[in-house]
Amino acid sequence: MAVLVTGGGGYIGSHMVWALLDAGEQVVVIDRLSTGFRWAIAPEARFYEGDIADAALMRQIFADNAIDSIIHFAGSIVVPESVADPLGYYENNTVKSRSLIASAVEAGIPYFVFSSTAAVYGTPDVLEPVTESVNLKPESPYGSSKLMTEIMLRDTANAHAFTYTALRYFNVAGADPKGRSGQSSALATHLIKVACATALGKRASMSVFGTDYPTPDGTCVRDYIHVWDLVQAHLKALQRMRAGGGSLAANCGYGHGFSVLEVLDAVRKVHGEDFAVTFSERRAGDPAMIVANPALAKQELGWVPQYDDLDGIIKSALDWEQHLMRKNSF
Ligand SMILES: NC(=O)c1ccc[n+]([C@@H]2O[C@H](COP(=O)([O-])OP(=O)(O)OC[C@H]3O[C@@H](n4cnc5c(N)ncnc54)[C@H](O)[C@@H]3O)[C@@H](O)[C@H]2O)c1
Ligand SMILES: O=c1ccn([C@@H]2O[C@H](COP(=O)(O)OP(=O)(O)O[C@H]3O[C@H](CO)[C@@H](O)[C@H](O)[C@H]3O)[C@@H](O)[C@H]2O)c(=O)[nH]1
Repeated sequence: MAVLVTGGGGYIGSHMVWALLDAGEQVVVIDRLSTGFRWAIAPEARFYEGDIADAALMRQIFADNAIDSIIHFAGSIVVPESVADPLGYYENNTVKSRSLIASAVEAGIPYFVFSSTAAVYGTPDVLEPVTESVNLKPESPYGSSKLMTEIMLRDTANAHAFTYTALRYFNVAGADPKGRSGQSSALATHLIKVACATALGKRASMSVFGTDYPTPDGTCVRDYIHVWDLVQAHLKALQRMRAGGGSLAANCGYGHGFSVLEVLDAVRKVHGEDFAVTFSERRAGDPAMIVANPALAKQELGWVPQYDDLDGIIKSALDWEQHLMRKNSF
């Protein structure tokens, strides 16, 4: 059977495609290439360029390929952009996910893995790492758009022969340990990507968004997870569902928080040189602090992270950024 990866030309999806191929799976990709790249998709995967909401194209993909699982990465991902354009985010993340889920149900696809996010939690009421059972109260349209998709999946699984795993990713960073992919979008706004680009001189400077948060040093705290550990959790989720495991929502993070200033210090240390940073106002939609409790993913999926090391994550992100510079890309 083949696995359909939506958004397989994007940052995380392109790693997923490599991990699936490494595991001996047949892989089909659909991507409209809005933020992803054709070159980022492993040549062994069968590629369809198009939109996940194109029901006719989805029917064709299911007719052409013996697909038993969908891993759904396609979507819009920038928290402050979602604050400025909420309806665009509800359209691409919620409405189009609904269309994809309907296509999956129509074709009788039994297994579905969904890219959910720590943003479904907002700022938790408790300081300790969040478990999946805490209140879900997203602080951005992005987080709400993803939570609505989780709800659609839950209700669909109650009504149909359909099992899903929603993985709530914390902050994904780093690159494939074999150097085959990495975060490649020039427009990426993620802290580690932006800091590496600044350290390497691709950007003149960068800003720290907000220094007055109720955190130890006043900057936001996040749980940074290596992309390769993350895609391994998806493989485990597929194995579990194929073996009869039920639907699940599980955190994917390591359980340690780092502030923006701590991340920047780590980038300076790993890179070996200082770089210019300015301080500016808070960015819209940012929760102060969010850290995962990953116990459920470890227990239910048998997930064993291998790359839980901030310096190592930054080193792999820097190496990929240098690779892009050598390619004369961004
Ligand atoms: N990067 C993170 O830290 C992070 C954290 C939590 C959750 N996520 C989720 O993981 C998923 C992947 O994120 P990413 O960082 O790889 O983003 P990305 O922008 O690199 O990848 C998204 C891919 O989806 C494609 N796409 C978008 N809308 C589409 C549509 N309607 N039809 C077909 N293709 C479409 C884009 O062209 C791109 O290739 C997203 O759903 C995101 O919300 C990411
Ligand atoms: O140039 C920058 C970029 C980011 N930040 C800060 O760094 C932190 C992390 O920001 P970023 O890397 O943009 O990630 P998040 O906004 O936390 O969101 C990411 O992580 C979420 C899960 O936690 C995902 O759902 C989102 O898709 C993904 O973009 C935030 O406090 C930002 O304000 C800066 O100070 N300067």
